[in-house]
Parts: sequence; C-alpha cells; structure tokens
Amino acid sequence: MASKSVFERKARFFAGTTTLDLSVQGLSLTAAQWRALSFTMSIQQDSTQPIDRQLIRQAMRGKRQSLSDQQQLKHAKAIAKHAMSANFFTRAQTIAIYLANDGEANPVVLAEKSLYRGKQCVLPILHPTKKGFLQFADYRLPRKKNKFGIEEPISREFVKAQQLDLVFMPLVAFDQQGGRLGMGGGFYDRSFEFLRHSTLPKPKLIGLAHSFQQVESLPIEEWDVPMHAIVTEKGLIEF
Ligand SMILES: Nc1nc2c(c(=O)[nH]1)N(C=O)[C@@H](CNc1ccc(C(=O)N[C@@H](CCC(=O)O)C(=O)O)cc1)CN2
Ligand SMILES: Nc1ncnc2c1ncn2[C@@H]1O[C@H](COP(=O)(O)OP(=O)(O)OP(=O)(O)O)[C@@H](O)[C@H]1O
Repeated sequence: MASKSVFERKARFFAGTTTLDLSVQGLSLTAAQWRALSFTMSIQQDSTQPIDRQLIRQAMRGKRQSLSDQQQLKHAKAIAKHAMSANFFTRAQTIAIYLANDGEANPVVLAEKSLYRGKQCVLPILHPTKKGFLQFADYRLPRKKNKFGIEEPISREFVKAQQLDLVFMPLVAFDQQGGRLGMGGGFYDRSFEFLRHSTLPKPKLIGLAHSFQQVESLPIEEWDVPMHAIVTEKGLIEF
C-alpha cells in the first residue's frame, strides 16, 4: 500500500448520537461540498440509512464527480492494467462489469481488453420482477436506460449471478477490511447474498475504485457481502 497522502484529513462528525470517525485519504472538499455536508448533518434524519453512510456517500460522490475526463481515463487505464495482471482475471471466462456513472471508476478499458482476450463481458440489469436484484446480459447488445439513467442491455437471454466467474463492482467507498459502500440500493448485496452460504469459489467480487475512495473503516451491516479485492489506479488490494 502506498503511504498516506499528505492531504489526509481526520474529521469527526457528530450526528445525533452517531459518531463517525472518518479518515479519508486525499479528501479535500470544496466549500460547496462542506456546506452540503453541514446541511446533511443539520437536517432531521428520516430515511432508513444511518446518517454516517449518507455522509460518506455525499462526500465521495462529490469528489469522484469532480475528476476530469483526463484523470478518469488515466485511472481507467491503470485499473485495467492492475486487474488484468491478477490471477483471478487470467482464470475468469465470464466477467460482470458496469457502465460508469456519477464519476465511478470506469471499467471500459478493462472491458474492451477483456473482450479482445476472448472473455465474455456482461452488464447488470435491474431485475424486472425480483425487486432489488440484478441479472446480467451481454455487454455488446443494444441498450436502453434504466430508471437511474444508466444504460443496460436489451436482452431475453440472461447470465445468472451464480454463472459469473468475476464481478467487477462499482462502489462509493471501501475500507481496509474489504467493506463496500454502494449507491444505497442494496442490489449487489442481495444479488450475491448466496455467497455467504456457498462453498463454491466463484464468483469473485472485485471492487473498482479511485484510491481516494478508501476510508479507514465503514460501518458494517449484516447484509454486507465482503469483497475479495479492490483495484484502484494505484494497484491491487487483496483481502
Ligand atoms: N454504474 C453503475 N451501475 C449500476 C449500479 C451502480 O452503482 N453503478 N448499481 C448498484 O447497485 C445498480 C443500480 N443502482 C443505482 C442506485 C442508485 C443510483 C442513483 O443515481 N441514485 C440517485 C437517485 C436516483 C433516483 O432516485 O432516481 C441518487 O442517489 O442521487 C444509481 C444506480 C445497477 N447498476
Ligand atoms: N441481502 C439483503 N436482503 C434484504 N435486504 C437487503 C439485502 N442487502 C441489502 N438490503 C437492503 O438494501 C438497503 C441498501 O443497502 P446498502 O446501503 O448496503 O446498499 P449499497 O451496497 O450501498 O447499494 P448497491 O449494492 O446497490 O450499490 C439496506 O437498507 C437493506 O435494507
């Protein structure tokens, strides 16, 4: 692991009775982002999400959205290089990726290189009847936008979660224990819940992220499915 950034900040937020000790590498918020955080902390919490998860989401989403196209491409290339040199990649045939949204680490370079190497790439689709679950279909099919504005393949043939060898997952923040914070829909947790009771070694769940998305420790929820590894532009972190 690279040494900690000189920009490392340690911020302690008090939100009601919830105390969040958030160490974020390289997180420097703009005045607008700090105002947004202060606002979030001052409002009465009325959702099902604990406030600390919301705060981390808000800060990280702001930070990743502010990356330039040039930085995004640089990270996408580095992530592809690190992911493709891992053993789990060499062995995999069917790989789930995603279409980057909201400043997420972009798997497009990885996807194109994977196809070139003869792997099958699939994209997540919101399950039309099994609420909160994902199914998967081929990356190269025509697409349409889902309710979040993210494109998904138009298909009648699906790849089940159990059939995948590797799943590259989008995330908002990750921690040193392999914990993942996503966009808050619980889609990946529900879809790969079976891994918690499975003896099979697949699929391997690999998070893709910008290195600044790392926090010291995320609040763990009972439904969280741990990741096997994370790939950032700085390298591979295995858990
Ligand atoms: N690129 C990508 N694809 C993905 C996911 C993801 O996190 N990233 N998902 C991971 O599970 C699933 C979709 N989940 C998502 C959940 C929320 C939002 C989102 O933008 N929420 C908005 C509110 C939008 C609305 O309510 O209409 C927001 O929070 O601002 C996006 C995707 C499947 N596909
Ligand atoms: N396996 C599960 N079974 C039932 N409900 C679940 C499961 N996993 C998650 N949920 C529900 O989904 C909600 C959102 O979960 P969480 O905040 O962990 O999502 P996330 O990991 O950020 O989202 P995503 O995976 O979509 O990026 C939780 O409030 C929880 O109630």
